Amino acid sequence: MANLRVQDKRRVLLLGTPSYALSEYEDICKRYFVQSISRDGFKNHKDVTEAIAREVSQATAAGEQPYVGFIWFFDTSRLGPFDESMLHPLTDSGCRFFSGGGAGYDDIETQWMASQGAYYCNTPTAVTISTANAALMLIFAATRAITHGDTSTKAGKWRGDQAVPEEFLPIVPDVEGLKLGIIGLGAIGKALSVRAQACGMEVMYYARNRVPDSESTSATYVSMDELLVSSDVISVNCPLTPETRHLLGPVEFAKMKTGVFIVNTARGPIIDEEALVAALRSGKVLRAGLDVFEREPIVHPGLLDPALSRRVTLQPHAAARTHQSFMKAEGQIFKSLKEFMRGERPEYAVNHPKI
Ligand SMILES: O=CC(=O)O
Repeated sequence: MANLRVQDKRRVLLLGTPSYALSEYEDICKRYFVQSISRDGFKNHKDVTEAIAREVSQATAAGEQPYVGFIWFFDTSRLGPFDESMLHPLTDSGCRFFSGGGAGYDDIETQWMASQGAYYCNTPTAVTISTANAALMLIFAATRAITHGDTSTKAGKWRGDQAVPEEFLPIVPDVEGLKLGIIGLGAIGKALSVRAQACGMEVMYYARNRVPDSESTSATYVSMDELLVSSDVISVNCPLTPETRHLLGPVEFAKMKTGVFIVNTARGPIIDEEALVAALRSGKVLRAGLDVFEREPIVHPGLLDPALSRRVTLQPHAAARTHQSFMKAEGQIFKSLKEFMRGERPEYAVNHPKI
């Protein structure tokens, strides 16, 4: 590596610093001038937007070279959307590389970035195992009424009073032999399919594009209608796109078996939350395990209503928050940055900038 003077090094702006891929980070810091904005106390989009505007205007006033890359690592759903209103000071001054941790990029304006000549790189395989494991965990949580038992035990009520049906701990189904319908058989859906089959579940899937049988992990391809009608458990594992927004709404819930279990580790808006709450109230859906919500971090009040809350297990969009996923994601971000700096199209670029 040539021994560049600090002022000649290309500049990269980070939101926070990495915690896991530290040797890769050290290498990045040797190659480029790396500036980090502390994200301590940042709550939302406005905090990030203001910090970027401040940083870019200070750098410009000091006559420094513009930042060519911006990396934010994690918390896309909390701090995003990562959009034009937040990022334009960077693209206006020459930034052409963006990357954040995570597989989904529905709340990132990748097309706008491309129109500015900038790449967006996700971390496509970093969260596969953690998210599939979280989906499996929520399948167990929903089928085995984990929240119900946990609530009763902590309240000193043990299994509850048999005379109060909504409080009495139900006898639950074992997953062995249950039919699992997976919506979306990408990497996460496939990893879930393998795990669920190991637990004795019969797995079917629906996906917009049928997966070749050699790659379908022995999951049976069915139509969406057949999946809705036949599944005992439905797990959402597809990306959020205009086509998948409210993919499960009142019409779809009506087609499901009475007593179905619903799990979502993909994106909240794929399920019409109002319709899910109504289906829980009517008993159509017996229990649900949700890691994602329609208006994060706001949770639909119906899910918190004591009449329903024992029947739902809720997680704060935490499926990918494992040491291993963070390590892999940081490594993939730095790999993309280096490819971009070499003038290559990064392997994990999801858009096609005009260059
Ligand atoms: O939500 C997490 C991801 O998109 O990877």
